[in-house]
Amino acid sequence: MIIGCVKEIKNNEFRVGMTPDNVREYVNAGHSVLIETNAGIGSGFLDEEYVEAGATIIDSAKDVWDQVDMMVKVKEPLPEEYPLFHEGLILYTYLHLAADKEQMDALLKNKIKAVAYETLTEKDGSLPLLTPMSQIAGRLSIQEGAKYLEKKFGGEGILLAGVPGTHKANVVILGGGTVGYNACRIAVGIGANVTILDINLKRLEELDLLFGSSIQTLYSNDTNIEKAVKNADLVIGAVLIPGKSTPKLLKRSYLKSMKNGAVYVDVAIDQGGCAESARVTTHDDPIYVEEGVVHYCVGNMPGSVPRTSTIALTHATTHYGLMIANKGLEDACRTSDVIASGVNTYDGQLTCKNVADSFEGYNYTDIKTLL
Ligand SMILES: NC(=O)C1=CN([C@@H]2O[C@H](COP(=O)(O)OP(=O)(O)OC[C@H]3O[C@@H](n4cnc5c(N)ncnc54)[C@H](O)[C@@H]3O)[C@@H](O)[C@H]2O)C=CC1
Ligand SMILES: CC(=O)C(=O)O
Repeated sequence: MIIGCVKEIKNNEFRVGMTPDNVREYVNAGHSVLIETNAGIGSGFLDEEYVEAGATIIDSAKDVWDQVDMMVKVKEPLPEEYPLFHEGLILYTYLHLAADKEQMDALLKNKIKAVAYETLTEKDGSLPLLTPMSQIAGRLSIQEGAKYLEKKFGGEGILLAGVPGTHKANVVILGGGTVGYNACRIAVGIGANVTILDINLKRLEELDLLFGSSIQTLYSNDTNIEKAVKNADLVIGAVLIPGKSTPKLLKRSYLKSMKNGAVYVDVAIDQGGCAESARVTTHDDPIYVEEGVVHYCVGNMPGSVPRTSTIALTHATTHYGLMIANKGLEDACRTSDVIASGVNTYDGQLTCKNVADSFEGYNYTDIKTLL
């Protein structure tokens, strides 16, 4: 198979879909790899390293898109990339279609075989291609939250840890999965008061065992959320229903009762966000203020620490990417439900149920019936 990787074009996105080490693995398995010149530079990988690993460097992104059977990326293709699609292309990347109808329509129209990192599900229910970036975004969420609590950004002007004789900050985390757990670790480590809410009682039990009396766990319902955010200095949105639009747990009316200068970091913005007031922001212009609450809603948070992120992401993606490349997508889906769970669009059909359920007028087709 001819496999390609282009430079990411999203705002401040410095990750890259393949490292030179990954190239070596694909080449050793008998594949050809084309890399757009300087694709890896933002993550500290030079063209010469890719060549040494066996890749061919190509000057223009268009030439890579035109020639490859499978494109390995990080972020979803942007509208300026849609004209570069060709029928039957395997696109292996984050897609987050429930929050991006325009992209979904482009993938369907161009009959792209789109495999979404965020829905590929292992037998135990884990999301191996989302987990590494959720670990990073969870940890970053506290770092970013701490920064925007500073007065000059419109924040309350408080330090998360406090100092002797002052109050520690109250951090409230909606969703106790990978993002929530990692945010919790950093917030507890800093010394903040942490409350974490989830609907999964088993998960709350695990968090209770892990963190003991240093956190408060709460069942996630409207009453508990409204009460918890009222006293919060920093709220983290970390809820996910895989493939679906995020439920809007933080109602606009709750903002009015929150502290002036509290910060809300909506990590789940890539699936639409957990607040009624959330709208996508960029690393260039990351915050806005509504009802006195500073909102940070960047959809590609790990892009700000690209070296760590690229290495962590591609450790996971290369394993499944090789399964697709070695067998072909069709055979890989026939023999692995894990690969099949990642396919969101195939031959003009929507093959992820939760994505189809997020839109009116779109039908779900089981990928297995199309192979
Ligand atoms: N903005 C960014 O740069 C990044 C965003 N993300 C996003 O962060 C979100 C969370 O990802 P993960 O933590 O990996 O997901 P996860 O599946 O590990 O955790 C989600 C948690 O939400 C809980 N949940 C579901 N409904 C809930 C409700 N009504 N109330 C409270 N909790 C509820 C689930 O029980 C689960 O524990 C996803 O949308 C993911 O795509 C991840 C990485 C980077
Ligand atoms: C998960 C995701 O969307 C990201 O890492 O950018």
